[in-house]
This record gives sequence, structure tokens and C-alpha cells, in this order.
Amino acid sequence: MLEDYCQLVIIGHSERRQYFGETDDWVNRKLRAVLASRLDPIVCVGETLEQRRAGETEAVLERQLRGALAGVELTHRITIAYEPVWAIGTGETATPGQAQSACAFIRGLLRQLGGDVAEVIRIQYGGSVNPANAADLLAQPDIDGALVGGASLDAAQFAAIVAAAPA
Ligand SMILES: O=C(CO)COP(=O)(O)O
Repeated sequence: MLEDYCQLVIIGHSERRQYFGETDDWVNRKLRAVLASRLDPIVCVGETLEQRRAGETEAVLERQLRGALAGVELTHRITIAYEPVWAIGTGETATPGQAQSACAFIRGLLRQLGGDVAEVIRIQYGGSVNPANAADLLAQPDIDGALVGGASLDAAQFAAIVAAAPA
């Protein structure tokens, strides 16, 4: 039924992980269910501020991705969203360099897991994306799009973000 009204479904968002105890195993099960339907999944991963400060960013991303994707054949239908928890709804954005570095790491892991399909899996950045920072973020080679929260509630801001995306 849902498939008649929407195309994409977000799974593993940090708020689900934090407030609903969603584990990597749950994300994996949801991913399988979504892929078996006509919906396409956006799988969110990202580290907390504490984890970043402890130098654990890549280890966290690897654990979340390997957990989410375990036993799943990678396909272009999957989108990965890199959403550092400390940047969601806080007004604090990852720098383009930080975001690119994390997204490149994710792409590398996808290559290990799935080979060439990694090049056509979209990797989005999410976390306080706004019209002022969108162009720099979206210009990064491994950032294929943005997962926009707050700024999408204002049509003019959202349109400005869309306009900032490379054609
Ligand atoms: O979590 C987000 C989208 O799912 C990001 O939200 P903000 O753009 O408000 O930081």
C-alpha cells in the first residue's frame, strides 16, 4: 500500500537508534524487508561527537554498515546517508572535508562489499544542510546528494539547496 504513495524509506536514523534502541541487526532486517518491497531504502549511519573525539568515526561507520548490509546483495536501489549525530538539527555542519572523508570511507567499504556497484550507490550527507553550505558539500566527489531535515520545511530554503546541487 505504501508503495503507492512514496518511493523512499529512511532506516537506521540516529533518532531511531537513540530513542527506539534500533540496532544494526534491526536495520539489516528492515533493509531486507524494504528491498523485498517496491520501496527503496536510505540507510543512515554516523558517529556521535564522543565517538568522533575518540577517533572512532571510521570504526563506527564500518560497524554500522557491515551490520546493516550483512548478507544483502548491494544494488543501486540502496542509498547510504552519512549523518554525523552531532550535526543533526544542531546547526553545526560537518566541514566539506570531514564529510568527504567519511563518505569516501563509506564508498571504499561498499567497494569491498560489492565491487563496482559501489560507484552507483548514492551517498548522501545529512546534518544541518542549508543554502549557505550546500554547494560546498555537494561539490565533494563522494557526496552524491543531501538528506535535508530542518531546511526542507521552508520551501525557499529547500529550493535554494536544490539549486546548489551540481547538474
Ligand atoms: O536528520 C536529518 C535528516 O534526516 C538532518 O536534519 P537537519 O537537516 O535538520 O540537521
